Amino acid sequence: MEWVLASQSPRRRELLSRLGVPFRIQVAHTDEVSLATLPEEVAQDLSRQKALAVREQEPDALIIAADTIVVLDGEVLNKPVDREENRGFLSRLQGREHQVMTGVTISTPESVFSGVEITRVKFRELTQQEIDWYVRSGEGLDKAGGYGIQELGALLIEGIHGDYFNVVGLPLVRLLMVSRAAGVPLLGEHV
Ligand SMILES: Cc1cn([C@H]2C[C@H](O)[C@@H](COP(=O)(O)OP(=O)(O)OP(=O)(O)O)O2)c(=O)[nH]c1=O
Repeated sequence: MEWVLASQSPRRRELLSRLGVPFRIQVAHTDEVSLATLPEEVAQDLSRQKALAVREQEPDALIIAADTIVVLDGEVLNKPVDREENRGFLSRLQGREHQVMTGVTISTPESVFSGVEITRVKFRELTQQEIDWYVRSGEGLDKAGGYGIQELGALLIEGIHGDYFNVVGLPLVRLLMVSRAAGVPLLGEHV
């Protein structure tokens, strides 16, 4: 059984590869705009949109899509548009706890299933110099909330509660659960 990963994210590609699941990549454009109100619904909705966009091209494929958002006090922080916004995000995140939510969707020829995973991430208190150093690295610009836990961003974080892989962009256990619910278990096991 071959899967289609509807993502251009190198992190997602790498995490899925680690499971030994055979897949290819196909991406279709979406606006990444959701009308949902709750952040956890937004994350699921956006992952669903990504999956459905690829489903239009390949209705018979088994498709995996995901969307990661950072939520601070109920407000969604997307990818920063520039370094200034990245600096602003980090100033707000420092010394505090926020939530990282990744919605995952699996589309099969019969139906579409979604789920969401939430991880709490606590930033340590950062000096202005530390924030400037991180922003200068440019690492946070293509990432939700403006940081990446898996690279230099590791140095900004005090601790996490929940699934680490969720923060990186693909909650592996949640994905397994959704694949089972969809009747196409990721590990090929019989359910
Ligand atoms: C918080 C955080 C986010 N991220 C990344 C995961 C996602 O790739 C990105 C959020 O943007 P997404 O819109 O979820 O994904 P994407 O645009 O990178 O890829 P695609 O839509 O093609 O699947 O932020 C990290 O890599 N590390 C982190 O610590």
